[in-house]
Amino acid sequence: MAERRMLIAGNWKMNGLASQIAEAEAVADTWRAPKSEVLICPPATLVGALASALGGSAVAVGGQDCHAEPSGAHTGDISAQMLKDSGARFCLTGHSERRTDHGESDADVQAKSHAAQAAGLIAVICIGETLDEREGEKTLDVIRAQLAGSVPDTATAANTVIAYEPVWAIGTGLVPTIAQISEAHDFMRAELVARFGAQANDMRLLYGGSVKPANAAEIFAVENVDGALVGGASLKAADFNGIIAAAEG
Ligand SMILES: O=C(CO)COP(=O)(O)O
Repeated sequence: MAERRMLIAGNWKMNGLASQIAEAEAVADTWRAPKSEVLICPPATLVGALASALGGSAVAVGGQDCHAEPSGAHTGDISAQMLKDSGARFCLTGHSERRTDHGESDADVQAKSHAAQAAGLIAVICIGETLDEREGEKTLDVIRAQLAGSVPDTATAANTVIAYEPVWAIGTGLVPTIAQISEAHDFMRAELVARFGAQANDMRLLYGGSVKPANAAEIFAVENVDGALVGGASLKAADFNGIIAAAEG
């Protein structure tokens, strides 16, 4: 079986002023040499400061979004190269809040993911169905289409992570059953292996949506779950540490 290093990623979303850096430092102080990889994606305003504060620690820093172009006349946007230059190693792409708030299509997400890879970042490509799609039994169709449309041909196990985040589970306290998570992750693995071959067995598949210290261990026990993308519970070191502890076993 493939050996995939667990990745526990925090997405701070549009939260965090400079004072929030102390929470990330408290995470880094707790985990000096974890088995898992630990990542925090702060708002763009904190990427540089966080990368400096966490330099030499086991906690990596990532962006939450990037533009598809490396530079140019795009006021207010940030390129993958800029994130890399600020000390980021990862970049989220296609988060459902970007798809909803900014109308990002699968094609947009694919272009951004490619830009992240080209800049030397690991793209964490987010997909997931809405409640309507889940109730309409369209979940696997949505996953198939989003993987096909959002993941660039350049994806490898080294430059790409997939995050499955059912939209209805984000920030709601609702979590799919273990059977539902397992079905989605097994399906993603099969789709990726069909497209990319055996190397896709090494690609990490994260679950995201209301992950907490109390439910993390049973989610991490699912065979094709290789970590978590955590929103609310990543803002407090005590909560995020509890989730990392569940992965460390
Ligand atoms: O959207 C998420 C992470 O990207 C999940 O958010 P919550 O953990 O707050 O549900």
